[in-house]
Amino acid sequence: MSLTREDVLAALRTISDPATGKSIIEADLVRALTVEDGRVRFVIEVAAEQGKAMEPVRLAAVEAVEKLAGSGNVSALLTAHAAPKAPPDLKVGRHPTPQAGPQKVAGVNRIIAVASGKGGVGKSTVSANLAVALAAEGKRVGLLDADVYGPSQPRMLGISGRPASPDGKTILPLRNHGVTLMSIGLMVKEDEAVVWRGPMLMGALQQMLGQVQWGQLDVLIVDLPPGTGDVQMTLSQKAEVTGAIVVSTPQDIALLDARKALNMFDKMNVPVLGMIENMSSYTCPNCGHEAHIFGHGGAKADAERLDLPFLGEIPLDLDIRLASDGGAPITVSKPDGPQAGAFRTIARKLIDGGII
Ligand SMILES: Nc1ncnc2c1ncn2[C@@H]1O[C@H](COP(=O)(O)OP(=O)(O)OP(=O)(O)O)[C@@H](O)[C@H]1O
Repeated sequence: MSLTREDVLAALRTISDPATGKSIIEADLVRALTVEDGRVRFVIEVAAEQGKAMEPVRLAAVEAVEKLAGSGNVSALLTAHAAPKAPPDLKVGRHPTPQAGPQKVAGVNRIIAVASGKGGVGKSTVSANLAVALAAEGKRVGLLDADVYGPSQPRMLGISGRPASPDGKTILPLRNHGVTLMSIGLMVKEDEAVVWRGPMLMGALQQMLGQVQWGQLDVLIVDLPPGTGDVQMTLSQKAEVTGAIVVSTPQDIALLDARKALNMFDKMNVPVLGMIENMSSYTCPNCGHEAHIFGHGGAKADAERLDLPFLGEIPLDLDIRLASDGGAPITVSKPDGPQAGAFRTIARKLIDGGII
């Protein structure tokens, strides 16, 4: 069984922070945890005045994780921040504030929304891998996880911990694998956003667009919740969206819902940049036979019929799922493999087509 992020977190929960008596996970000291090909890396962030005194904690953390990962497979750095961090006192999920029409997000050249008509078709997997693939092509990429009902990007990109807000107004995003990330999942407890109603969701999205210090970005990819709801509407009302990419699996039912998403963007005057077919084919790892478990080619046929670009196909592949679960998308963990190649081809298509 390969080592998972959860295994590592469980091991780190056994190590306590002397300052608070809590585990170093609960005390929110562990940053940038990645689990990649059995190797584990993370950072322990401590206040400057603790400095060297935390070295025994670092050693204990390495030792605990090495019991799972093996000796020499764990690297942990101690970083000290200069001043004690002001706790972010942002109230995420407030009601939206009035705003005159869609606005540009400071420093962000383009916003591309990744959407799906139906849940579970791999929209978040595609967003994460596309973000990494574009970063590998030299683009400055941000990823906004607006999937308020099931924010999964922190897990997929191997990012944990709460973003800082030194002034209580702006939010500093986190970064891993060359991608700058902000997610509602980093700001609220896991089950909290799920019970929010429309206006609070809209307020949270507005805050993530307006208060996050994205820096200079060539593109901000927005991972939308599935379906055609409030968040999609809010995004197009609050921000100038360059266009949308619709992800679908090849089943008829998923394609039917994908068409609803296409209609929604049409109504909102957001151009659809293209469609991606995920879980398109399955190649048996034993005999190499290619099967089409959910059918094949439906998204391409739909795109042709609707005169939309077809951006590419992603295979159904266990490694793609395992990589995302481990916090290092396949484009990071196996960048030269055929699965990553499928994402890279789409990234290049977007760049060559002048979209990004
Ligand atoms: N091409 C693929 N091959 C194998 N597994 C995949 C693939 N794409 C996605 N998955 C897996 O399918 C599950 C759902 O994917 P993901 O969370 O990306 O979907 P989603 O459309 O964003 O779902 P949600 O409804 O939560 O928004 C995840 O476990 C993911 O790892």
